[in-house]
Amino acid sequence: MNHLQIINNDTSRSILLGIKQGLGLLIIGGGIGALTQFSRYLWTRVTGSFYYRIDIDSKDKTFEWMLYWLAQNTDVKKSNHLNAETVYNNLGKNPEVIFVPSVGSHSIQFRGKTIWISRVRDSTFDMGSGAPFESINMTTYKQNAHIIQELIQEAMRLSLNRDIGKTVIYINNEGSWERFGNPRSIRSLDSVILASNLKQKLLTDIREFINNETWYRNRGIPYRRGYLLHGPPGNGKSSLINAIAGELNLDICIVSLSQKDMDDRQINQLLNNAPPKSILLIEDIDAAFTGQREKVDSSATTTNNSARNLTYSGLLNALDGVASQEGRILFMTTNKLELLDNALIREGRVDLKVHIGNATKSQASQLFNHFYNLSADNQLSAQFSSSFEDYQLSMSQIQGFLLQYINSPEKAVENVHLLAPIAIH
Ligand SMILES: Nc1ncnc2c1ncn2[C@@H]1O[C@H](COP(=O)(O)OP(=O)(O)OP(=O)(O)O)[C@@H](O)[C@H]1O
Repeated sequence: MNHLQIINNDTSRSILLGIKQGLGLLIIGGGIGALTQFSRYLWTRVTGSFYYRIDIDSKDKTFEWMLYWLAQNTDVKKSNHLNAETVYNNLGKNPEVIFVPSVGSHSIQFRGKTIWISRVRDSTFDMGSGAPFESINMTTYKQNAHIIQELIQEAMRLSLNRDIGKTVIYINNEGSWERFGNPRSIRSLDSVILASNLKQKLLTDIREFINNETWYRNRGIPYRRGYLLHGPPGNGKSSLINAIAGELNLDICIVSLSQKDMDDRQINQLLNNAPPKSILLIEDIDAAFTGQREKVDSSATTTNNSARNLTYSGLLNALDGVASQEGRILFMTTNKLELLDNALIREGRVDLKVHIGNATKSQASQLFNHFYNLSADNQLSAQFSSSFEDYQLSMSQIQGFLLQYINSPEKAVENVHLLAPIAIH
């Protein structure tokens, strides 16, 4: 028994000792934790009274403006850790690499003051684009707080200015609109040479649409306008849309129906969430749905859409379903009007159909003068255009021919017999 007791006393003593030690550790640990918390709090208070910080989230437009500004900054250019990002000009051509601060800390001078910039990448992802969320944190001394705000204003101005007098192109990124490369220089309307008064007719129609929102609303008519440009390839359909966008200061959102991952959800999102002041453009609408639709049921899918998730009825719904965007200007182009289903181009979806045919002699002559910067009454252009018939050649064919004699209109006239007529449309 004694022995047992002795044993019990020893055990309880060691338990007590253990508890004491545990408690001691707990107290010490808790103390350290509290101390750390307190010192952090103190540090925040102290730094808070010295420093001023602004956080910019990648979900906000300011993030894009700041990155663009930083790419031009000389301090950033000198940094030894940068991120290379590719931007494309003119629809995939002339790629350009810009260098922006990488994830991590950087410092720059702005108006003689230091700003510490830290680019932070989040562990969460944007479900749409798959890109991780990010933020830019900008810190400076408290007395220079205004400098960060001025910097953001300057970044905004720089970004917006690069778009002035330019056409911004947007493309699909999994159902959302994304800027495509640098904005394009505006194509002048004068450089697009069409028969009769087609340009004026179209421009007047769009201007009237833009200016008559109340008229549509008062009559309960959906405030949308659709245009179909059709005709043989290479006669200026795309060029005309670019020039109209430039003339009316609109951007262009290009929808490609044959894009691999295009489906009913994406087309609906895209057509109904275009950025303000933009034209929606669906090029080669015939390429997405081949054959006569009347003979195919409404659940037919695109032939060259591997996922086969874009249906014809999905497209029609997106064009004018209940959720359709108000104020939408839609352009569709095709080389094969005869392949299009009546439902697709009925009034309400397409309000104006414009045929843009092969070159007339008058157009060829105007293109010649425009190309060589000659006056309208010169003899060479008359000679040039008298060598072929109306509608025998496409405008791009003539332009391609003239490009071979870029410095010599005389040589172009001399060799005009080499221009082979194409099938008449
Ligand atoms: N009417 C025109 N006036 C001036 N240039 C033209 C005209 N038509 C075509 N071109 C020139 O030809 C090229 C092709 O023109 P564009 O892409 O606008 O034709 P398109 O009708 O849209 O062709 P596609 O049906 O194949 O898409 C461009 O470089 C453009 O400058």
